[in-house]
Amino acid sequence: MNEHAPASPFTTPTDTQPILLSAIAELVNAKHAGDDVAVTGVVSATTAVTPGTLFVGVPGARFHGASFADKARDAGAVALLTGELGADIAAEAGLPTLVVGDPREVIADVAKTVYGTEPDSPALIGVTGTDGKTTTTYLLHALLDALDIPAALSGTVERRIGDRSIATRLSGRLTTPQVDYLHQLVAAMREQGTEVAAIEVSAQGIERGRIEGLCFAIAIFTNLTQDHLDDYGSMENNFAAKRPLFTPEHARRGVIAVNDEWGQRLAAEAEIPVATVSHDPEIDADWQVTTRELALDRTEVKLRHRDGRTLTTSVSQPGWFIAFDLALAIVALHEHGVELERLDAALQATDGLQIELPGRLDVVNPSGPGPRILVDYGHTPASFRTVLTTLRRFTAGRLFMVFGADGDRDPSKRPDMARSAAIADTIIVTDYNPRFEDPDAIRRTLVETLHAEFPDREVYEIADSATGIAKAVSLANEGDLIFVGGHGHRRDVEVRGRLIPYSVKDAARAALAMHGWDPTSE
Ligand SMILES: CC(=O)N[C@H]1[C@@H](OP(=O)(O)OP(=O)(O)OC[C@H]2O[C@@H](n3ccc(=O)[nH]c3=O)[C@H](O)[C@@H]2O)O[C@H](CO)[C@@H](O)[C@@H]1O[C@H](C)C(=O)N[C@@H](C)C(=O)N[C@H](CCC(=O)O)C(=O)O
Ligand SMILES: Nc1ncnc2c1ncn2[C@@H]1O[C@H](COP(=O)(O)OP(=O)(O)OP(=O)(O)O)[C@@H](O)[C@H]1O
Repeated sequence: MNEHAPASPFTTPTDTQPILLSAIAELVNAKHAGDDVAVTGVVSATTAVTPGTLFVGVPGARFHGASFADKARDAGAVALLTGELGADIAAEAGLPTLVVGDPREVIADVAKTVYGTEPDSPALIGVTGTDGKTTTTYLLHALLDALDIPAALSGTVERRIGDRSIATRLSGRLTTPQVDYLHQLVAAMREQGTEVAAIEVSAQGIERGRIEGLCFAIAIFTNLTQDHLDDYGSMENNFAAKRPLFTPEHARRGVIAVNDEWGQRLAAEAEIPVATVSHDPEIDADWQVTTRELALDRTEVKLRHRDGRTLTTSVSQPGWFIAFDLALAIVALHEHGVELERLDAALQATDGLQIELPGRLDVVNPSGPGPRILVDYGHTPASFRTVLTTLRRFTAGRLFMVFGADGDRDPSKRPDMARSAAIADTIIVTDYNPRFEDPDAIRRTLVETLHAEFPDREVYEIADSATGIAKAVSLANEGDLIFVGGHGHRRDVEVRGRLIPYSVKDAARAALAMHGWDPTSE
């Protein structure tokens, strides 16, 4: 599977000052062999190479990056930075080379120097947490738009600067990109006039050095629930991976949701000033948030500061949690210096925040006819629970859940995913992204949990997701809701190392059409 993509010009700054290899050698204490060329960029993936870049060859789990030095050279790289082994591997490429002990350790410093990334240019708002990173970055971006502040965004779905965008699946695939790419992106944002950028910061990204050299103006924490236990071993380790974002090295101020014990701990342990936000009146916080789920396209949110100031608005999406994420976004911009009155005026001008979240509680057929189908990228037990509980309130009819579980990812969360799915009346278990696992075995865990613990639920096992959706549509009536958990915005599924095109929204539209409900959306 090729995870890399052609360099995208708008994410590459054009105004970087050329810097000599000898200056970089001095900066990182490297051995220098070959010509003293000038470089204008630094990247660790061949597909991001543009003419004039310094290619960094790092050893990875699958490849040694240095083995692609010739490819990088052909794409315009003018020099190589690597370790001793990398230099041997890349000898034939004939590039001027800097050799250091561990190239991963110096890459952030080099990127920062070459791209000239500085705090507040643009101001970065980083969002971390198990659920809600993507949602909160989109809410921030929409708020910035409403305020007429030039904005950018980077996360699981896309990298966006102004009105130009590249899908994340075409730009390294990572929610939080490699550190060289992130510095490059931030420099491109600066060059294109971005004032504030909303950046998803995954715990894996923090742990693997992808935010090194960057200091966020504001760091937001949404929540911590079970996910990636295969990676971390324990919630404690997952928490520990997120905590460094809330230190002076990486952020100046924090905005922390204290709804769960992890947020409360983080607020107590953070080494930067923080504003706390709570959805639970029993929990002490700087900002109390109350939400009212009015309709599938309107949720109200009221913020009250402990000093008595308030702001009331709404968002054009279902779910208290999205309204709560909006509260986090509002508090973050306020902490960044935007007056509450200005935020209030902008939100009033648009009658609340009007937003479309790609693949997040995305209604396929908002005006019908037929059962409404909603797709959502959430794939944790907690996100299933929150979303289904909300959807239950919006149907007098039956609630259907179509879902599967990831292969090669945290098998321990599967029984809990099934338990959350059991909030629905009818559950259809399908395949999701089996990767290298046996999909039958994944489904079996889900179905067995449902049969054992929820014997009165109607449960179907249908391997193919599109067929599972069609089954739900065949059983559903006008007034029922069908929730498809997992795929969201994704355009493919991963099976045995291959990416197979699949759009869950297209599958839902086809299923509706097949059963005589003509979808009217998009
Ligand atoms: C554990 C981890 O983070 N691994 C990432 C890491 O892999 P790696 O260091 O082993 O690299 P490798 O694939 O062996 O390649 C070695 C080097 O050769 C380079 N290369 C490779 C092939 C080529 O054709 N050209 C080329 O230049 C690569 O860019 C790399 O520099 O660098 C790769 C290139 O950037 C990533 O694709 C890979 O992400 C893996 C696949 C991944 O899934 N990571 C997950 C754990 C992750 O980080 N997820 C979080 C999100 C979680 C969430 O929000 O739920 C994220 O931020 O995305
Ligand atoms: N504050 C919140 N609390 C609980 N659930 C939330 C919250 N915000 C969003 N969600 C729900 O969690 C799921 C995932 O949301 P989102 O994609 O924004 O999270 P994420 O952190 O970006 O996840 P990922 O890293 O997997 O992309 C969705 O179902 C979303 O509606």
